Amino acid sequence: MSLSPTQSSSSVAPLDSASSHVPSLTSTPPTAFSSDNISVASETSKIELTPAPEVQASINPPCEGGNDATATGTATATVTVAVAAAVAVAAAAPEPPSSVAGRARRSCVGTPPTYNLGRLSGISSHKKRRVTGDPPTDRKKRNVSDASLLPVADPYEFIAETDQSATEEANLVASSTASARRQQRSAKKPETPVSRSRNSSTASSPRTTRASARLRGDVSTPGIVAKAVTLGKRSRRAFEQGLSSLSRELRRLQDTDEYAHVDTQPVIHTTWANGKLVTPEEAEKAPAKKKAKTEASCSSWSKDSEPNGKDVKKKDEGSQKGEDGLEVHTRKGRRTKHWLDKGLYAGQETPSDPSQGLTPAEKKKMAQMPDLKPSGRINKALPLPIFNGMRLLIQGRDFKLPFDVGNPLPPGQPKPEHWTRISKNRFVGESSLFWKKNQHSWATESKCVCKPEDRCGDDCQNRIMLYECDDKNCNVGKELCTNRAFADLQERKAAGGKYRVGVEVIKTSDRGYGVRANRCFEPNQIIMEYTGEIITEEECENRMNTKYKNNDCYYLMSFDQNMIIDATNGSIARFVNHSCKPNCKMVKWIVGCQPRMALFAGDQPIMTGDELTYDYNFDPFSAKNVQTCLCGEENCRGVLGPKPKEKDSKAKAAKAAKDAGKIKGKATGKVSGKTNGKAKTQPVAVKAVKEVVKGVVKAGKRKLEELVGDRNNGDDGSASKKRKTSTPAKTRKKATATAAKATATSKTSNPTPNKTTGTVVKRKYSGTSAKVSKMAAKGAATVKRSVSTVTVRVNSKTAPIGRKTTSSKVTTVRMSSSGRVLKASNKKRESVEQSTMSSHNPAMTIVAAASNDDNTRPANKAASNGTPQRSKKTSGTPKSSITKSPRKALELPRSRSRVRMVSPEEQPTITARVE
Ligand SMILES: C[S@@+](CC[C@H](N)C(=O)[O-])C[C@H]1O[C@@H](n2cnc3c(N)ncnc32)[C@H](O)[C@@H]1O
Repeated sequence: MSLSPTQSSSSVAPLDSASSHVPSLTSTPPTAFSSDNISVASETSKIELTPAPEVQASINPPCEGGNDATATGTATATVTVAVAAAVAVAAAAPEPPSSVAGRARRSCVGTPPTYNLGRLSGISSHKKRRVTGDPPTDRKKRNVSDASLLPVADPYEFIAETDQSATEEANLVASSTASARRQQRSAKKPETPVSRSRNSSTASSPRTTRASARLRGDVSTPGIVAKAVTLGKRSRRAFEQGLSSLSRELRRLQDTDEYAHVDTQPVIHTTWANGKLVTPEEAEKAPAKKKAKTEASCSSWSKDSEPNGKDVKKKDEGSQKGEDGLEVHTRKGRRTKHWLDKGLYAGQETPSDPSQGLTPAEKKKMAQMPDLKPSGRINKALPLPIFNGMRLLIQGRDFKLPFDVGNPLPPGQPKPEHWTRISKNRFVGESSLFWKKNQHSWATESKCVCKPEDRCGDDCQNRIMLYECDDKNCNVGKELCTNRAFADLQERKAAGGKYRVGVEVIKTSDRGYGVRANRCFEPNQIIMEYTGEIITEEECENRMNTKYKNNDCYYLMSFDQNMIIDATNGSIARFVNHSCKPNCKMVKWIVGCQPRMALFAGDQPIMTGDELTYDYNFDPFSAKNVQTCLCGEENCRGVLGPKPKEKDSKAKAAKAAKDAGKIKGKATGKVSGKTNGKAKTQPVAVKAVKEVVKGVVKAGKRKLEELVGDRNNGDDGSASKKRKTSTPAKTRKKATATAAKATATSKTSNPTPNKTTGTVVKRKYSGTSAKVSKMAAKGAATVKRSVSTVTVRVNSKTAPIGRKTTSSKVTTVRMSSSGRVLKASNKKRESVEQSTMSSHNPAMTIVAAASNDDNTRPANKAASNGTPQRSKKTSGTPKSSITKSPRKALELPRSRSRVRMVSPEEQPTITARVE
């Protein structure tokens, strides 16, 4: 019977599925198999494949079936292995001659031959060798080159093996074969014409018995088996070390030279440069001309890079020390550019003549650039890229450094939740109506009189008044005008790119989110706008009592017209944290007749990576709202609010106020001038609240008198003391001087000229301020505003000393606390510079939190019990204790009072809270 590959694959289909059980040519045949289906299937195949009818003949009774149960255990395994071996050999062997004994299927006649299946599969020898104590390693070796796997000249020779010693074994096999055969019959495999003819030829051909090739030692081997044998010989050691443990890939490599450690080619160590393979021979073959050019350029650079202009061409061979102490490595006349080794610009000196190599036009242009004029200073900063930098500068083009100096945060940063960005102020609710109705002073045009050469610098009228220049109010033009911060910001944002925008939100370790710069900012440069929803005070209170009741952080900032910017959904500026030594400031400007708030760099430049902060000037009206400051600065006040020292003074003030309150009828109680709300931070017994309130009111009245010009602040030591509360020394000094010169009356329409400077700083108060002033003047403690903050700021910029004055139109508006215009007047004044300190002054209030402190607010009790919240309030006089957790502090219930973070501006801030 011949076995073509087709036939093999079809008839041995089940065997294929059990390929893992089929020993490979190089692996050890299994010694034990369970009689699972796969094995049974293997038997079935074997029956088909086995061309010896004698096998079946020996089965007793072969056709009628026998005891199926006998086809188990070792016998089954033996059959399986034998079949596998037969398949392997058959597959590798050439077509057998037609004379090979074969017979038709189901033919059960004839003398049963005996097969030493154990031998055929190599198992019998295992058994024997094991018995004799052969080491297992030998077994592996034998198995690889086992004769049972060796191809034979006639693959069917082995079936004629008549080894009597295997008779019993064969009988067992036969019984199992019978069982398998029955299975095969049930499978009813259709007989192909080829197999039919083979079967018939087999049946008719005489049976031959030939000695096994294994026994004969005939190993003349073609085909795959020969290859395997060759491999085995060559890599015997590897096989012995454990072939089965090798990965398939390694096994595939076994016939390669590399695997066998056979070097057929010399190994050449290669060098790659600029993406090309460089061999030593090629390097030597470099054209002489190019070499000379390279050397020339090197030497010219060497000359440039030598501070004294020394030519380092002489230092050509060997390793020498440069003047900077750096090792200068030389190789065959080449000077290694050691800045390549030591960093991008290491070793590079500023060229002695920067214009060298420039075209005449470029030189001319360069001469016009003041920044490029030789300063004589040694540039120790990072120089521009070699060659290119100068040209790019002249062309006015940006250049890109080859590395990322911006150092933006890597992706995957924690993102703030519950925040929608709003890049433009949005009116919500009634705020829009109020806004339109209550046109304030900023609606009045301001006009600067700068000349182009002034470029709207520090003396620009608009700048001083915190009005942004535009085409309507400035003649200088946008090319030269430097007072167009918001327009610049707009352009920057429109151009896009995170480096232009320059800020990114970070997660701080202890203060929630924050903002850091990912670019540098010049001093006073605009950074970003503070935008959000503009809401009325009523809406704000409503939100705080409902939506934001359980919030840890508030993003509410007093804006204008007694309105509030709620940046809960707003710009990134809402994430900027407080610092007692801030690098930024929040300033309100009038842009196109509308107030807008923005974060500006402070007086120092801001570097990439710096966290942006401004001074909240947080003024907690209740101890429960006092938050511990974690800014970590040396001068940290410890709380987001006034310094504890100041609080002490406030305590004194409160005490004095108390005393003053006790002395009835005495209007000049010894109340410190620092009445800007700090008295409220002192604990006051409930019983004494009334007196304290009176004292505070009187103090407030006194303060207001000072402010409106009834007293000369400049002469009064207490005035500067007041400003000390929130103003750095430098600004304070200026402001004090300015304030001394600035005399205003409660009716701000009557500015008093200052003889020293010829300038009157005109202060206007917001509606609340005006009302407070009025009330306080009456000595009333019945101001209906729940919280009234009188904020008067004197900006050094707004009141420059000795500055030339121009005629200007002054609009004075007095407004009620609800925003109604009480009185408005327009006056033109000559030779008096007016600085409007009304609603568009940079003062601001961030409504940060609120709490209901019944102890300190007896008047609020009714309100907390459900009465309207715009009822009277006593001044908050909270406990001086500091709540340890700022966030917990904010979690406390609140209803009436508010914590206000007052303007971060470094300007005198006087905040009085009047009931
Ligand atoms: C306007 S938010 C600033 C952004 C806030 N960090 C966040 O995560 O959204 C103000 C709140 O930030 C926290 N905060 C800001 N600066 C702080 C500081 N220096 N120390 C402690 N907490 C600070 C306080 O909880 C404050 O109420």
